[in-house]
Amino acid sequence: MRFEQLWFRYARRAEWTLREVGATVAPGATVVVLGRNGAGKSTLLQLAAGVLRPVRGAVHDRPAVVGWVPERFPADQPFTTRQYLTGMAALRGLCGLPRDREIDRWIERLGLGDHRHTPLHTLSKGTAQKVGLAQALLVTPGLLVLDEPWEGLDAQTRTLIPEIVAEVTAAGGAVLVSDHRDEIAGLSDATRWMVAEGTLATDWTSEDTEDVVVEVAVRRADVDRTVARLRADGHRVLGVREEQPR
Ligand SMILES: Nc1ncnc2c1ncn2[C@@H]1O[C@H](COP(=O)(O)OP(=O)(O)OP(=O)(O)O)[C@@H](O)[C@H]1O
Repeated sequence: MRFEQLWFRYARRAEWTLREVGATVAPGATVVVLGRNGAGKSTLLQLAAGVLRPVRGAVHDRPAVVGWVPERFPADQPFTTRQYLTGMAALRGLCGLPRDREIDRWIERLGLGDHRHTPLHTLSKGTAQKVGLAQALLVTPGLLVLDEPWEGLDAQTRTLIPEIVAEVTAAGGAVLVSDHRDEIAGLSDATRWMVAEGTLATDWTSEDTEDVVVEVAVRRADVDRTVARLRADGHRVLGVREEQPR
């Protein structure tokens, strides 16, 4: 799949969110899209998945089956887990026994067994995320797009993500996954892209991501807010300690 000179903005006179994005994703490749909050990772993934259309440029050779897992599953729908997955399977051309087998396989694998008949809107965020993951995998996708898939997932399901990514790529599918935290360790052989200042760098190397420790003193009243903000910006907070009296 190839991105040719993609430009995107959310409104006619708005600033460009992404400019001149050019890149190629080979079958079987895993690409981790890095960048701080608001950099444009989700926008890029939605352009890749075909959820958004570029204002200029084009996406060429997008695989026919795209599995799209948004950052937040749209749970406000009048279905139970099983009804929803049945509908999504039908949209993907699955029916009869093979459909039921695949649905049951993913329900079991993602630990959704107790939620088969639960209305989507009453699911916890993490459980709803799993339903979002399941629908994208009912048919092995030629392109799997995962937007911050670790958010809200329990530890056991988090460990499943690298496994699932490896299965999709082994079958020749490409995987694009965004990650603003340090969660990518489990993905082997992944290429890293960096979105910053509206542009995409595809030649990001591990040297660029080597960490440096910065010590910062903040007022006691600001600790929680500062820690939350640093995390939101993709930094790892290593600890909080009292300053030693001089
Ligand atoms: N539907 C929308 N309408 C208008 N602006 C939007 C919309 N979605 C995103 N934006 C803006 O586009 C920019 C890029 O957002 P995007 O969600 O792609 O970033 P991101 O890197 O995925 O961030 P995060 O890690 O927080 O998900 C941000 O300034 C955001 O506010």
